[in-house]
Amino acid sequence: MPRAKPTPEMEEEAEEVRQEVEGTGEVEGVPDAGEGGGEEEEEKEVSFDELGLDEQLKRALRKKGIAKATPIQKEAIPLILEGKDVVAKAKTGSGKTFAYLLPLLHELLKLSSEGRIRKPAPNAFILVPTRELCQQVYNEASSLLEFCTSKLKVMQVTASMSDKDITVALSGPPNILVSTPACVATCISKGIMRGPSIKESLSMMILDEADLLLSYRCEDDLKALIPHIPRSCQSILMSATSSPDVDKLTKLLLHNPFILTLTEVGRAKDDVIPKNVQQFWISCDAKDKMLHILALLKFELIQKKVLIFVNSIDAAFRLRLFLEKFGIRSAVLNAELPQNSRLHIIEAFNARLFDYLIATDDAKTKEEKQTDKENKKESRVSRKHLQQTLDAEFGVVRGIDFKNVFTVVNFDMPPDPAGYVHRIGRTGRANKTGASISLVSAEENSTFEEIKHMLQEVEKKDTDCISPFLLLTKDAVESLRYRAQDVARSVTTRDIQEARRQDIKNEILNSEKLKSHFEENPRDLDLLKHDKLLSSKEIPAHLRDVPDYLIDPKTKEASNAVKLSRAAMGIDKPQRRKRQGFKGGSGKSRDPLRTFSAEGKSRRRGRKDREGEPDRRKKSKKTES
Ligand SMILES: Nc1ncnc2c1ncn2[C@@H]1O[C@H](COP(=O)(O)OP(=O)(O)OP(=O)(O)O)[C@@H](O)[C@H]1O
Repeated sequence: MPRAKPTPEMEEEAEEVRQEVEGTGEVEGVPDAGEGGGEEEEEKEVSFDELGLDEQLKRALRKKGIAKATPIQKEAIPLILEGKDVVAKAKTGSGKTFAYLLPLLHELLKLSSEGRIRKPAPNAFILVPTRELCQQVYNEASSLLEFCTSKLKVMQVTASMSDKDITVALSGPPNILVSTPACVATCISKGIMRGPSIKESLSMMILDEADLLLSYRCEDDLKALIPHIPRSCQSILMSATSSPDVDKLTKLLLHNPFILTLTEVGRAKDDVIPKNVQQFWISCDAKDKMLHILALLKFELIQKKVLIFVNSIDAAFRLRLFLEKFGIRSAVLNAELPQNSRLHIIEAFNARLFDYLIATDDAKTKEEKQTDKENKKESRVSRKHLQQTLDAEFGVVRGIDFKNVFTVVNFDMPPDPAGYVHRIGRTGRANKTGASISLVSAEENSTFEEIKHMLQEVEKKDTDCISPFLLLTKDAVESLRYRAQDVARSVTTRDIQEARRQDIKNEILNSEKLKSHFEENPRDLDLLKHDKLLSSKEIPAHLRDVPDYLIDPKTKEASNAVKLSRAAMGIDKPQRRKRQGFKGGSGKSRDPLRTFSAEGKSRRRGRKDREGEPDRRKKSKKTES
């Protein structure tokens, strides 16, 4: 695809995005990349022992196998321990959560040991834009506190909880509250938390994914909070991308903060996209995207696990149904699912119970729904339906710490460069290797050019940061064209709507049973199989398997190379059968989820028979030859 010359508007926008992503801030006491040694100077590794953290926290980190601080932790932790307000902007997956959790817990452990903890309300707020992040931050804080003798208590509270549950959760009250600005503002307006008590107890407030907080329309909620925040409260603001919103929040909540930006964190120049992530793109017609992703997955040309981003829930289910007809199972993460189903899908994916997760960014869905809502203002049913279907706190891209995602695929291009940064940030986390592949149609070329331009500007490179993906040959794509076109046509809008309904029904059913089950068996976390087949039809052999004669030598060679690199990285096969969290026995008798598979008896019998029979592929090859 010829590279379009950047227009003046693009130049201007790229400059804006560069400013956003790199930020421009004064930093006292932190040498910027320009001073002293050049950028090529190696980043000096710092262990947590050198950061003056409480011994119990260091022990917790050792147990997690974490010894060295990341650049953002090395710079931010001492500043926060000094009591400074800090705005930290560092790339995705760089350890921002621990960068604020560790000094926060250190301070509270110190206050607790000196008997100086004031109790009428939480001592710290950690405010995040989405429920998924609430759960993630809550888990990280709890895992650190497990190793601390002190009785510090952390709780999470989200809008999905009843007033009664929230009141119970806040009784005590917890030392640390993880929540969303909307939920905290509601607790105050309902009197569940009292302003004067907050003013007396709050010593630290953290805003994580700060730039997103305002785009979730949290500004009013944050403004409602400000009168109750004592001047003595230390405020920390974290984000991977910046935006005018972050500057607005900084002025709104912080007093004379330290600004740590990407390039000023340590000496080594920090990248917007981690260096260990290789970025590729494939130019293809919008109507051939299914064909291309089928070829990538069927010929195993990309490393599993794969996180596939699409821009709408319908597109997610269309892709899931399409892939399923070729025997490729996947799950869909979307805003319509109950919260604990979404969390279980993330946990199941992280536990490698399935390899392909199709995720929808909420932005477009939110806008679509918002437009629907505005258009159907008068109809109460639609508003109620919209409220039920779209969880306003849902976010799948930002900050979710997906484990071991090796490839992120932009099936649809993200709406803007910041969205691209956050999507790619789901791979290559904690310095692991990763890759991204973007399927770019002609209609998406301008967005793609903006993204490439932004990356070049920020990385200060004159070569493209995103390379053409050469492993997928035209022959390989054409070898699947007719099958793919037939199957794509067979996936009707009705199928998609039916699949969405069935998926929600299954998940709600599972969610209710799950909730009661896990309340009794908190440890017994059997992760839902979210990649259940949606269609009950048998997968015909000619779709499930690609006959050898169809695969050209170059594709075979490329596929073997990917398999070899997988073996070299020591990635074992996904544990499809291994149940997490079950102790002893077959686990079958104790597995409450086995009782309500959505596939019903006939399907189970069918699958059982299938499991018993010899491998059909061998049989089909024999008949073919
Ligand atoms: N010092 C460290 N050494 C190794 N791994 C770390 C370290 N600190 C954090 N991690 C791990 O790195 C992963 C990413 O951390 P985290 O989610 O805090 O990144 P982040 O910067 O918040 O990413 P995002 O911008 O997507 O929110 C987590 O799995 C975390 O456990």
